Amino acid sequence: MTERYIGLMSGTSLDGVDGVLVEFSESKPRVALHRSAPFATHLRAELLALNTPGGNELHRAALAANALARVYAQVVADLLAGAGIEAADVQAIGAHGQTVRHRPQEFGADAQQGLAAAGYTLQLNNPALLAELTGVDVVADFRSRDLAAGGQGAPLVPAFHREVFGQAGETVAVLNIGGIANLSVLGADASVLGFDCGPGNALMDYWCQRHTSRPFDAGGAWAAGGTVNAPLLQVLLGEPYLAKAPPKSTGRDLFNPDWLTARLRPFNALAPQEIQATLTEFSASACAASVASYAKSSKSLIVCGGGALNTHLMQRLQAGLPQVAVMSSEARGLPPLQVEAAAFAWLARKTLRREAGNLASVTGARGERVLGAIYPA
Ligand SMILES: Nc1ncnc2c1ncn2[C@@H]1O[C@H](COP(=O)(O)OP(=O)(O)OP(=O)(O)O)[C@@H](O)[C@H]1O
Ligand SMILES: CC(=O)N[C@H]1[C@@H]2OC[C@@H](O2)[C@@H](O)[C@@H]1O[C@H](C)C(=O)O
Repeated sequence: MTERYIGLMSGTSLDGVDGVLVEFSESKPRVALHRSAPFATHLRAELLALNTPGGNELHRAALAANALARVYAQVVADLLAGAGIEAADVQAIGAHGQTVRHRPQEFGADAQQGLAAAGYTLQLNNPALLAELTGVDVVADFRSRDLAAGGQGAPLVPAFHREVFGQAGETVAVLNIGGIANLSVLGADASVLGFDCGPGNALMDYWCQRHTSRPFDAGGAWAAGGTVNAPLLQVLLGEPYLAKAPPKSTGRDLFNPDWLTARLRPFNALAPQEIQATLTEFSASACAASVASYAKSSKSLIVCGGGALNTHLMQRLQAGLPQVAVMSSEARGLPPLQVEAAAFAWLARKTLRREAGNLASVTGARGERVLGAIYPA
């Protein structure tokens, strides 16, 4: 029997929601339909603002979560209508929520020292409202259990990458370039390594919006017309996070406008376009360095996330990895903007089946755990 799940992902780029309807039968999961919805300008601005401490946060976060659940419900309605099916035809929705804080690093040995030392990860969401609006069971809060077991709570997609992109007897590297970039190394022996490499599009998007009023640099065309500034690139690549050994994960908590502004201070004579070129090179170099260090025997690099649509970024990645065939996940049957959403459909199914969703080898958790919380319709 074919089972259907819906996966909803709104990631650190804060561009909106990607939703997919995924069919599970005997073979690999198959995406039957993809729908997306951008965030209204005020919701995007509020979600972005909630990434940094500010006034009346609890109230604002609750309202933003309600608004987010309504966008999620609209995407679910679009998927059901597009597929010509009913809520009852879908087993569950996996709704990631919107990460507004990710601070796993204080967790662990220091946790005994008091509240301030305990790590956490926070995804805004209102799964109860989503269940109410859609009439479908919702699985949410995927990351907390891994964190509770001593893990980073991220990245979670490497297990799904193994399911859809893994090749017996061959090492395969998969790179997601969203707001933040994360790498999965799928070993020839089915072992999996994975971690966040550093910034993906987040800094590039910020700079592009600020100087061109466009939310992202389409195709990387603006960056491609600029010159990379080598001294600034060195400063950016000097960020200690990049040299840390996995398990590791990061977010806008580190790679944000304040981080960039502090590093740009000595470079105020540079033209905005040179800085965009350098930020693009920074993302490409940080990702290429991760592949070179941790996926040495991989002959191919499958790229997903919106960054795969940035032609210039893809060319710079390829230039940094001459021995590796860099390709979009589209070439392996799954378009780049569908991969993460499909992963959360897959993870929701794991939860309903009481199967572990995390990989301790990736997150550093004490063991594999059933992730998420179920909100029955
Ligand atoms: N045509 C394009 N050219 C260049 N960049 C693009 C294009 N389309 C999308 N992007 C980039 O991809 C981003 C969206 O990517 P995606 O949806 O994978 O991120 P996300 O899921 O929000 O992030 P994360 O994976 O960190 O959670 C946009 O913000 C933009 O930077
Ligand atoms: C805390 C959080 O939301 N992390 C995201 C973010 O976006 C990319 C990278 O940082 C990755 O670690 C993760 O997302 C994907 C879906 C993951 O968990 O694998």
